[in-house]
Amino acid sequence: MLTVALAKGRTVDDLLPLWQEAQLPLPADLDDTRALVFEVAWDGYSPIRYLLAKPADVPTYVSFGVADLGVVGKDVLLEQQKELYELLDLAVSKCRLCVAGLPKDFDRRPERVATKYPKLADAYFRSQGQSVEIVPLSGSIELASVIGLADRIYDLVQTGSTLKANGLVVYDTVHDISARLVANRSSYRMKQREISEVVRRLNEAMAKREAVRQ
Ligand SMILES: Nc1ncnc2c1ncn2[C@@H]1O[C@H](COP(=O)(O)OP(=O)(O)OP(=O)(O)O)[C@@H](O)[C@H]1O
Ligand SMILES: O=P(O)(O)OC[C@H]1O[C@H](OP(=O)(O)OP(=O)(O)O)[C@H](O)[C@@H]1O
Repeated sequence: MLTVALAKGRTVDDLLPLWQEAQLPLPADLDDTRALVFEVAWDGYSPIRYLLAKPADVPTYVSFGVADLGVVGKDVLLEQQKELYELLDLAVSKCRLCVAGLPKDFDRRPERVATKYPKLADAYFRSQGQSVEIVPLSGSIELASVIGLADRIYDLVQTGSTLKANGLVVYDTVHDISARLVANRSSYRMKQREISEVVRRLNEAMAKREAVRQ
């Protein structure tokens, strides 16, 4: 059995079309039930068991080895720094980790930074030689800036429409983000046949997408 932990929500929604194009087996009802574990047969290979987990928990399932593979955003991987192999950049769920704030605060020395990524935010401001107080929040980070809880936010930006709707602007772009395929280190050796087939098929599907784009 090959166990794959998928980050629920946006990541799995963006991933499924690519997974289908790669002709990797999927259950019919993955996105329309409340179930969290799905098993499917895979012709010529071990069956696949999919786990739907909270994004921030995917690296934990994979690093403990209860999942052999995981699909999760690079933002989560950078923040957690778990001992995993990153096998592929899947080029879906693309966005950027940015520092943002109100236009009027741009020239002020930063004091308080609201974020879902306290370690990354701390590392960024240290690298700028700035000592700030990090305010950890779990979502709707833009609110902290609008309401004056923080004079900077460190958060994901894709279209920029959430920033715009709240009167905020990007001050700096720190990391490009996308969903990644990760593997448990010992699974990578023990389940090499299945894992290299998953990687091969995903690479082929991504190459086809790239060819269509050009
Ligand atoms: N606006 C966006 N555009 C593209 N990708 C995004 C965007 N926001 C987040 N992502 C990516 O998708 C992943 C999951 O985002 P999502 O918003 O579903 O998770 P979440 O809010 O952390 O979930 P939860 O609060 O349920 O744990 C993020 O880790 C990031 O890699
Ligand atoms: O630039 P945009 O296209 O507007 O996307 C950016 C928004 O998307 C994410 O939030 P999400 O919708 O996941 O909600 P959350 O803040 O509750 O995590 C992110 O945290 C931003 O708020």
